[in-house]
Amino acid sequence: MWSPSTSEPSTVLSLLQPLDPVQQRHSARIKRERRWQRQRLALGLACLSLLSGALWLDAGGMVWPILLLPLGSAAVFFYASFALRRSNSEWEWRTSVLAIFIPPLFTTAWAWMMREQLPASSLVLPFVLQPMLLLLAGLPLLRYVAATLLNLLLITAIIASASFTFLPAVSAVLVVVLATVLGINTAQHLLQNQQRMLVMRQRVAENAEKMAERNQKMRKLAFEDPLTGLANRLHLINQLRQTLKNPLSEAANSVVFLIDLDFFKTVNDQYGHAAGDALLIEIAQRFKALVRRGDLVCRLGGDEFVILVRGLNKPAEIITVADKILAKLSEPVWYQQQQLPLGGSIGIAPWLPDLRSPASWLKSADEAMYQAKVAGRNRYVIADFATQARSDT
Ligand SMILES: Nc1nc2c(ncn2[C@@H]2O[C@H](COP(=O)(O)OP(=O)(O)OP(=O)(O)O)[C@@H](O)[C@H]2O)c(=O)[nH]1
Repeated sequence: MWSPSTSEPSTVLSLLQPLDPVQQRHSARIKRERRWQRQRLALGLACLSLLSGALWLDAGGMVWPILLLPLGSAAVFFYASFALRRSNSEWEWRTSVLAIFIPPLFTTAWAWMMREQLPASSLVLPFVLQPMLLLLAGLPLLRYVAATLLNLLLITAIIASASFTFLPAVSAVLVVVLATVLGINTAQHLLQNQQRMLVMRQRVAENAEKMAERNQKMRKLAFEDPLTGLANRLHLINQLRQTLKNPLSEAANSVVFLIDLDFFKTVNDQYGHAAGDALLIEIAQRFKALVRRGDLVCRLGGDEFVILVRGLNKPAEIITVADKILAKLSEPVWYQQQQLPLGGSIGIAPWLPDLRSPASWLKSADEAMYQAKVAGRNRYVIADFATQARSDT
């Protein structure tokens, strides 16, 4: 009959927000990591281009020495940047060892092939740029220094024994083997990362679904009476507040009917609490069947109900609704083959221009209901306009 509107008090809404600081921190960290990875990739590619360009100028037309160094460096860079992302210490150790030993091998092969026309600038390039790539890929500083020193030693050795022909052949074979291993490893990593991403996306979707369900449940708890399923006091106050804010024409034809069951305590005392509950549920069903779309049936608590009816322009219409409510209360209620006593007193409070708050509106309905009790119960009393205005001050 009712649904939680967008007009809940902000305090309640803030309770219902899916706030999960751990999740927020996690996604911020992932974003930061991705940004950093993109930057490293861009810098790495820039260094590679620089290296390739410089080698092209230096190599004097020889194609495969030109390709060997940048391609090898690229393989190391990509491999190291993927593998070092893993926190697994075994992986980090393996990656670091490969990252330290492979660049010197590339450099060695390259330096030997270029030994005839090796200018000083060519030595500086692999010496500086290649380890720099590793640093960008995430290699710790100490290992970067180790890689650099190894490079330096090997280049010096190559220059010193430029006539030693066995070294480039061994280097070339090793480079091919290692590049293959690296390629396979990188592909494995890419695949694993992709699978991890898929699993993570699935988990995020599941969490979002659970969160929506939890929100829905919390909304129900916050705005629904658990016994009857009717709107509760909080929701009614919300609606009354909205009504008071509405344009004059909409607010002016809204009327509060406050119904308090007569001698309900005796139902509990004579037939038991379960019988009392059954009667409350039955009354809730009857009231729900009575109202139109846009009206609101609510259980204030205990044996008190409120029906907020819209579109009642004339006193005669108010009386018609009150009679209908009394008629519903006069229908017999059966519980385990026993008829339960039932009746109710109704206080009616139509909207007034002086009304300032939901509380004062309910108060005048409550006063009128009390008058109906005093006058003999099972009847209605319409709040006296003067009293109603006074109660609002
Ligand atoms: N079964 C049941 N009883 C409830 C529930 N909530 C409140 N009550 C009982 O409802 C009764 C309300 O009694 P009152 O409204 O004070 O008194 P009454 O007997 O209706 O008398 P009048 O209102 O003066 O006609 C109390 O005995 C409460 O214990 C509920 O959820 N289930």
